[in-house]
Formats: sequence, C-alpha cells, structure tokens
Amino acid sequence: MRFLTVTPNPSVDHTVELHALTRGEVHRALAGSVEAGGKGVNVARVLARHGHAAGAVLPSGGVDGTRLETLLAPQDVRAVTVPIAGSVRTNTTIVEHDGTTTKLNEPGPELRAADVEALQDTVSRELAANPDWLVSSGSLPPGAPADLHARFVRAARRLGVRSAVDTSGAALAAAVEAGPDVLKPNEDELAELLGRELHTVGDVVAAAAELRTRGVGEVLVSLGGAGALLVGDEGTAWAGGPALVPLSTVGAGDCTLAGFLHARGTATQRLATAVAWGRAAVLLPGSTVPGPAGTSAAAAAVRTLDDPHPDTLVKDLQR
Ligand SMILES: Nc1ncnc2c1ncn2[C@@H]1O[C@H](COP(=O)(O)OP(=O)(O)O)[C@@H](O)[C@H]1O
Ligand SMILES: O=P(O)(O)OC[C@H]1O[C@](O)(COP(=O)(O)O)[C@@H](O)[C@@H]1O
Repeated sequence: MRFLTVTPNPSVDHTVELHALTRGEVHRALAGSVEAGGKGVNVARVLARHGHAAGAVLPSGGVDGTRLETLLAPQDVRAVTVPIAGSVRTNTTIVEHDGTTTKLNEPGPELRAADVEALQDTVSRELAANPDWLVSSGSLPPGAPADLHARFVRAARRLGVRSAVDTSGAALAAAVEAGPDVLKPNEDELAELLGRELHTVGDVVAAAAELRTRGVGEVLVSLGGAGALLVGDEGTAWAGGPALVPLSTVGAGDCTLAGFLHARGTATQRLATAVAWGRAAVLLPGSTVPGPAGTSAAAAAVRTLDDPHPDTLVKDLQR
C-alpha cells in the first residue's frame, strides 16, 4: 500500500536510560540514543519497514532539522520537507530499568502563516498522487491553527483518500469535526476530549460511540498495558496480551496505528495486528520501530475478545 503521513511538529527523539530517576539528583546514564521522531514520522518508519511505500511530510529547519533529516535518510521513508525558519524540537525520554517511561516533549518551533500555507500546499500536492491513506499525527507547534489536522482530513476526503488522525487536546477536538475514517486516541486523550473520566469498557465504548455519531469512522482506543479497544461498524472488540516489561513505550501508539492500517481482515483481526505492532514496539529501546520479525513474534501472544463486558474495568482487561 501507499501511505502519506504529515507531522506538523516532528522531533529529534533523545532517549536516556537510567537505573532509576530521582528528581534533583545528578544521574550517570546507562545509555543514550537519538532517533528521528514525531508521530507521523514513526508511522511512516514502521510501515516502510513492512514493505509499504511511505512518504512523510514534515516542516524542517535549523540544526536539528538537518539532524532529523540525516537520521531519517537511511530508513526507506520518502521525506518531503517544508523548510521553516525555526528549529525542529528535541523530545527527551527517560527510561528506567523497570520500564517506567517519562517523556519531556518540547513545544516545537513557531510556524509562521507562510509555513502553514506551504505545509498545506505540500500535503495537497502529495494527496493528488492518490495514496491509500493519509495519516495526520501529533501535537501542533505554536502558530499552527488548531484545525490543521482537520484541514488535512478534509483535503484528503475531497480527493477520495482515507484518513487517520492521532493527536491530542484542541487539535483532537477540531479533527473529530472533520470526521476522519480512523481516530487513535489513547485513554487519557479520549477522557480529556469528552471531559469525563473513563473507568470501564462501557465508559470507553460510549465515548467512542459519541465520536462516531459526530462523523468519525473507526475509533481505536489504545490503553497502554491493557491493550486496545476498537469501536466501529462491526461492533466492539478488545485485544491485548500478557504483561511485559517495556524497554521504551515511545512510538508504541504510532506503531499501533500503523499496524491497524497495514492489516487486512475483520475488525478484530485488524485490531489484533495493531496491538501486536504496539507490543513489539515497547520491546525495543527508544523510538526504534519493529520490523516484520518483531511484529509477527508479538502477534503470537495477542488475545482478542469480541463484545467485552461493559462493566469490566479497563485496568482489569488483561486478567
Ligand atoms: N506497558 C505496556 N505493556 C504492554 N503493552 C503496552 C504497554 N504500553 C503500551 N503497550 C502497547 O502499545 C500500545 C500503545 O500504547 P499506548 O500507551 O496506549 O499509546 P500512546 O503511546 O499513543 O499513548 C498499547 O495498545 C499496547 O498494545
Ligand atoms: O507531537 P507530540 O504529541 O508532542 O508527540 C511527539 C512524540 O511522540 C512520539 O511520536 C511517540 O508517540 P507515541 O509514544 O504516542 O507512539 C515521539 O516520537 C515524539 O517525540
């Protein structure tokens, strides 16, 4: 398949491994690594590793823009960069030996009106080549309009291209109104969007159903260690697997969405693939994305359930 991703706020991802983090202390890190990051960038990276044609549109500028492009160059992703005056951000992740992952995401460079216009023009030009999917992902940097993902979804629809969105906050609220074919919030993002806590399967399903009445196609809600729930035309399904100790959860959500779009079959089968790709990602350090060997090994451990009981607590889904 052919995928186009757009990441308005890409990043250089810096991961630092520590035994344990103590605020206010000097730490001697066990290891450190740097990778190309940002949600759409990661989606493109993992899809490319699975043999798909993946283009990634991203604004790039400054020393860290050059660094990001250099890191991305060997990864079979067709990078389509939009030059900007500001410098690409660095996001730092601290991973402790028990798998606890702490993320420090910078706001990103200011996008000027001309940058936003250039980004939109680039996406429109790329959509004209008729990819199978547009994936519009991640936070929006300062200066970007809150409805930027929504604009990309509408541009895709005008050209008959299916769209998937993974974002948060005001950008997520605006994207919902554009009715993407697939939305991938995590549990916290969904709760924030709806302005209420989500404790049970029924809470999550009702929240997802509400988004569907507003025009969203399938809602794929990732639940961290508790797997993921899918709500769509074929009903509700859950997939997850035995507890594991993550090496780094950075990029797991991106791999989950990518696996979902890669997969064929019933809704439950596509969900199972999504969860396998997410689980494979957490077993790799930093923002490293899994290849086919990792995702198929992870698939063997995935369990699925159609119509999980609405009273089940999300945190108990695995038991
Ligand atoms: N601690 C964990 N144990 C097992 N699987 C995990 C863990 N954290 C994440 N995953 C897998 O990665 C997927 C995405 O993780 P999640 O944290 O929900 O996404 P996001 O990174 O978007 O917040 C989950 O659905 C799950 O399959
Ligand atoms: O755009 P945001 O929300 O700040 O997130 C950016 C960060 O998210 C990532 O794309 C990882 O995302 P997930 O862990 O949700 O899959 C990192 O590569 C990047 O540093």
